[in-house]
Amino acid sequence: MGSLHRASKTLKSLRHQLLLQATQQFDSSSRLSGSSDYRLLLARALCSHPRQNAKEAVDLTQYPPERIRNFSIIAHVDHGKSTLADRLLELTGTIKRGHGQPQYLDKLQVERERGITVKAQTATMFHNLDGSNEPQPFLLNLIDTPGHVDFSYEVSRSLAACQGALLVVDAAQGVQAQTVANFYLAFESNLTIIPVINKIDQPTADPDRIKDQLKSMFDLEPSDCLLTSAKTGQGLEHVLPAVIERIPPPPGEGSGLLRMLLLDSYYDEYKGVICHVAVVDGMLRKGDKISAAATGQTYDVLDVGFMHPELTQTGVLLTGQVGYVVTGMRSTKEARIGDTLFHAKTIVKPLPGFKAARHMVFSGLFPADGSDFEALNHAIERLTCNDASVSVTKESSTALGLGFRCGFLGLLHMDVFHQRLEQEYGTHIISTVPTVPYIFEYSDGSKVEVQNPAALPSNSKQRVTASWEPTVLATIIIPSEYVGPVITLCSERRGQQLEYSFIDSQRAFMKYRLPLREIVVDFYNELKSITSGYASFDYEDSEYQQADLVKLDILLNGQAVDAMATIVHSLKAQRMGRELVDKLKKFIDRQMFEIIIQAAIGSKVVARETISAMRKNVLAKCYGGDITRKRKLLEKQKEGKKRMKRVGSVDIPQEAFHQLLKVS
Ligand SMILES: Nc1nc2c(ncn2[C@@H]2O[C@H](COP(=O)(O)OP(=O)(O)OP(=O)(O)O)[C@@H](O)[C@H]2O)c(=O)[nH]1
Repeated sequence: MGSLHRASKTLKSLRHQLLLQATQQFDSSSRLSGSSDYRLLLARALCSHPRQNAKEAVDLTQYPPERIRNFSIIAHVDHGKSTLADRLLELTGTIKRGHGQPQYLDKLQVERERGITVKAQTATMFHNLDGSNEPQPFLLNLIDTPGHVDFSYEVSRSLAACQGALLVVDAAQGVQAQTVANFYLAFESNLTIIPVINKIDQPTADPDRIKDQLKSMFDLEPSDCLLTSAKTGQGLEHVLPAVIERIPPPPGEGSGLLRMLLLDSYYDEYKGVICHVAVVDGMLRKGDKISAAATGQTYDVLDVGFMHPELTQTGVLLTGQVGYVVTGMRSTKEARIGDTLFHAKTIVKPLPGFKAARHMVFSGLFPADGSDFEALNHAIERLTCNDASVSVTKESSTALGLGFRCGFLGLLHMDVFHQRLEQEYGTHIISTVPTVPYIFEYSDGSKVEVQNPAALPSNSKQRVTASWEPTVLATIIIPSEYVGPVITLCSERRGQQLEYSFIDSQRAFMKYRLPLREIVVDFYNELKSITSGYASFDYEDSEYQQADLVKLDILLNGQAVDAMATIVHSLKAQRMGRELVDKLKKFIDRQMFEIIIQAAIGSKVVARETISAMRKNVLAKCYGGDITRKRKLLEKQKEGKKRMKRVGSVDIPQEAFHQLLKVS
């Protein structure tokens, strides 16, 4: 008895010492000045988390649904979701990182460079309520989601695995357009919403005003709002208790037949296809045989586990748990997002799944050097394994050779895809002007969706009987003094005002129907510039509307360049033709003959420029005998030629194609 008592005393003093050390370590590694409760919790996490006590396997069978909470963090872009997620992971000892480190859950290089979240990430943590003497902590699955409108598909997918959401709102900026969009996504999914007013450390923070906004716009009670600073740590100690107390445990039948929702998938060099799943009913074990409802394929479960936050094997996943499964799937194309996975040879009702992602913009991707087609093919195949929301079909262009027509969720998505192709696979690409999917009706009554302007015959006016363009429902929130310029911008972009009200005395809320074509290029930048950066903007896809659309061709010395064709509203054709021709004149070098650049609708030329001829001899200044110098210059010229695309006899530099992307 005595020795037991001594051992327990030694343990206690060791624990106390660790706690002290951890507090000191934490104080010196960070300059957080948050509340002492938060610091104590953090220090405790540093020395008492299961991960510190050797990396013993976690027994998930100890976590029935009532000890599980699945929640998401949703917010307008930059309101602090990823920072808050990181702080919660630190607080629970799931990760050990100091202040100022790159955000843990933003893993992609583009995410870190651009400071945005592109992919939703899941992390599991363990936490017990303070003062609770329960033997097991709660298992909390946190899903960090992207804030940008292009990735709202990721948000709705993540919400399907959750019963609650932290709605994070910046204490100075207040409710913004994506706050509204994300609130409704969560509300329509019947989630418990916990409002979190973040960044209260800012000098301009005004939490009371934000509480009023949340009450008037979403009927969220001021007393339910948590006040936090993910930067200083203030108020963070209240977040997880609120998650545990307010969010209900996942429903589902523990003893029922297995049903899992396939949330996401990606390709891993070593493990192959890794599927993220939420177990809705039943239990999954390593070695089980499972089938996929959509494809009817059956697989062996080779590995099962959860994200803690790295993949951690558990051999089992139970009802309500979120984790990963490795099967023999060879390609992520077999893993249909939203599909139901179940035990082979059982009969279950498939889960509702998700609405398919809609591609908002299409563009052609071509290798900058035609001989790199195979390399680009390989890179696109690999990248789409990890980003199934891009659609890809092969395309051939007279100007650019063999390439691909890709569909994206928006312009940022397209940009990120390009950047990842270059950064992760070292490819150099030429991308054609983005277009939206139009619908054309021909005189024989047939209707086709046109994703590539080149596919529309140039004399289409004779054959096309009607055309439709996609529209969006846009939400715009701005300080009241900018209402006038924003209304002007929206009407220039052929917008139709649907709603106009005030959130409070300082901010106006507007809803517009806008043609998608009018917002894909440069709308957001212009909106930001006329509102000194204060506007926030979000949109959701809406129906098609009839529009008078024409194909605008670009001709070089009389020859149409298929990769430069665009479809535009007839009212804008002339202006756009002029802009394109001017841009090209700037970026095409003078060559040994005259170049005539024209923009034309059918046979009618709407803009024209000429680049006069010039004889260019790179060796002209190189008289004399230095052969190595001559060779160097010729090599350099050859390199330059590689970066050119020849259309007929005209060489077009890559830059000219890039510049055309910026014409609206
Ligand atoms: N002052 C202050 N800054 C904060 C706080 N929380 C986050 N930030 C900063 O706000 C910026 C945006 O934070 P993120 O966590 O990346 O925001 P996000 O909502 O995840 O952004 P997206 O992933 O792009 O949607 C970063 O510079 C953070 O350091 C806070 O509580 N106070």
